[in-house]
Amino acid sequence: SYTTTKSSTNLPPNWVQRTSRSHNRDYFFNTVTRESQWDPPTEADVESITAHNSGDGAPTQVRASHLLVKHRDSRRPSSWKEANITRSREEALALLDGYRQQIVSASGGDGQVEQREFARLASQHSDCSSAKAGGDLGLFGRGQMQKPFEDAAFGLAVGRMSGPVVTESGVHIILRTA
Ligand SMILES: O=C(O)CN(Cc1ccccc1)C(=O)c1nc(-c2ccccc2)[nH]c1C(=O)O
Repeated sequence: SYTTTKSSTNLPPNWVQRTSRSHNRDYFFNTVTRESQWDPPTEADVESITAHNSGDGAPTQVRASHLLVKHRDSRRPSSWKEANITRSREEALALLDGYRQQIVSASGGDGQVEQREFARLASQHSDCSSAKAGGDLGLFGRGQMQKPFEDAAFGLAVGRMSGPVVTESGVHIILRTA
């Protein structure tokens, strides 16, 4: 659990500083991408969010891969993997956290995510038809995906992975690749 604390460091948009009760130390959390990290986000992190931008700092299109875990309350609780998905949302979140941990431990400590491991896990475990492409969704602009998904993908720096993002399709982790 956490409590949001005011922080003296001026943080980039959507970032807040929180205290982790379990570790009894502060961490940084992005309320849009659901990223959490011990170190404050650097300007470099923010800069690469605006890569491919149209000059005003907002990218017009991003490329991303995702791993979707559906659950019984998903709008369509069925996938190439399972005709009738009955797991709960909590079970889906726990599964997704396990995949996320595997990807983080396969990546170096520099925050750049190991894309091969992401694609390997997405191709095995994602309930989205994009599993066949290692989770790759290609380039997309705003207005094409469900809003929470879009906001997270556009809020990620290139090479960074979201925390669990909830949409009507289920729960996702998203890796921005371009
Ligand atoms: O929500 C529904 O009623 C059914 N959908 C929507 C859908 C189905 C096929 C392709 C794209 C979107 C999904 O459940 C779904 N959403 C996604 C999705 C969601 C966010 C970003 C990218 C894909 N994939 C799937 C899928 O089965 O393969």
